[in-house]
Amino acid sequence: MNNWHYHPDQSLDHSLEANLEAQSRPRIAITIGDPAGIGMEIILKSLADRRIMSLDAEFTVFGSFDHLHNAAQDLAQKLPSQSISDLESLAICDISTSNEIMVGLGNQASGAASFAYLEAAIAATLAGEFAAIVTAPIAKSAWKQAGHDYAGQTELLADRSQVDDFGMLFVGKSPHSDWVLRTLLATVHIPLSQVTQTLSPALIEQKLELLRRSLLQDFAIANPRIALSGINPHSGEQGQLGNEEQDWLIPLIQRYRQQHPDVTLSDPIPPDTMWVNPAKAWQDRDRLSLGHDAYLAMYHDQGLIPVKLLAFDRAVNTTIGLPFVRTSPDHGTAFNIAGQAIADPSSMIEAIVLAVELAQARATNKTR
Ligand SMILES: NC(=O)C1=CN([C@@H]2O[C@H](COP(=O)(O)OP(=O)(O)OC[C@H]3O[C@@H](n4cnc5c(N)ncnc54)[C@H](O)[C@@H]3O)[C@@H](O)[C@H]2O)C=CC1
Ligand SMILES: NCC(=O)COP(=O)(O)O
Repeated sequence: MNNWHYHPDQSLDHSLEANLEAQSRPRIAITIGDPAGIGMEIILKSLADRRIMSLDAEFTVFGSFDHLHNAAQDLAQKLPSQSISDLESLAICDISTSNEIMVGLGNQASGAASFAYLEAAIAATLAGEFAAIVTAPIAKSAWKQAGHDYAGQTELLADRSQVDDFGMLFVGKSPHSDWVLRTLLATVHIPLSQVTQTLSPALIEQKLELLRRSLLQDFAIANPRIALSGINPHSGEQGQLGNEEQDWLIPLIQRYRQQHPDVTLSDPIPPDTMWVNPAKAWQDRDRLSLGHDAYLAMYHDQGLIPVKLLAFDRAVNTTIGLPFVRTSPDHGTAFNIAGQAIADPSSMIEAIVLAVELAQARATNKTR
């Protein structure tokens, strides 16, 4: 077992050889998330997956060694040995936290623990130790109980990175057509009642710019086609079902098109039909041309209901705008099935694969 503690003052190897090796073989931090949820299970299953084992990358798991040990022992009794990673072979950054974790119940102790794991991974990554962080899910309510007032991991990552401009982008590659669905949320974890007052021309322009930069930097798409959703039913039906589209969204789009001739931006597409064409591109290789490079959804469920319907086991939550790569599965802590050994690791596997791909792409861009 390679079990170590990270210290912020630890000296780093900045030699040319070390940097070159890190570029082609990125170092990836993986946090275990809420220890009462399915995080450790999907990580141990993912790290035993053939696709992950064949990646040219180095993984370090951030979490409590004791919790990982207990989870591995429990899984070993329920599953064939080759289906979970051997703890002895893993690099673990051991962060000891309360032992009073109750599997399946997020609480103050589990919230304090998952916060500490992510804090340590961010500190090590900002210090140059890792190119990417893959986070297993946390429970926002458990963070709140532990006194951490962040809407989610995304906001903690942005805060510690001193970044104001960031976004939640879901990325999923279709197993049927290889088409990639990318959905950015304009607003994220706010009550539905606050959506229309939070949306503004400045916010949409900021998200479009973030998306444009991420498509170029992370996905090498220089002339993206971006589809943008309306806010109201039928995109407002010329003001009869809501005024936002006419009052500011359509004028903003017209302005944006003049300022960014490199981007093809749609009119506000009625939110109920926006997802018909991406669903066709997802399902059918012959209909790839119906898909856009990315979609901007106005609020959480407008974007994530179609993402999860199409791609629950494929989609990856990425944070764009950070100085490093961050990915996460698209699902939550799944407390209702924790400890049963039935959690599906597919989205976690995709999150790890995408983190490695994005870290390699960024390293290549840097050397150009
Ligand atoms: N990236 C993150 O950190 C996320 C965290 N959450 C947090 O997770 C907690 C629970 O949220 P919910 O809305 O219940 O969503 P959830 O995704 O945890 O669970 C929804 C349903 O999907 C099932 N499910 C989820 N992941 C699964 C997997 N890998 N394999 C098999 N079944 C799976 C669960 O058993 C449950 O029936 C909340 O506290 C929320 O804040 C939710 C979404 C993302
Ligand atoms: N619904 C997505 C989600 O909850 C992700 O939250 P986080 O990655 O910011 O913790």
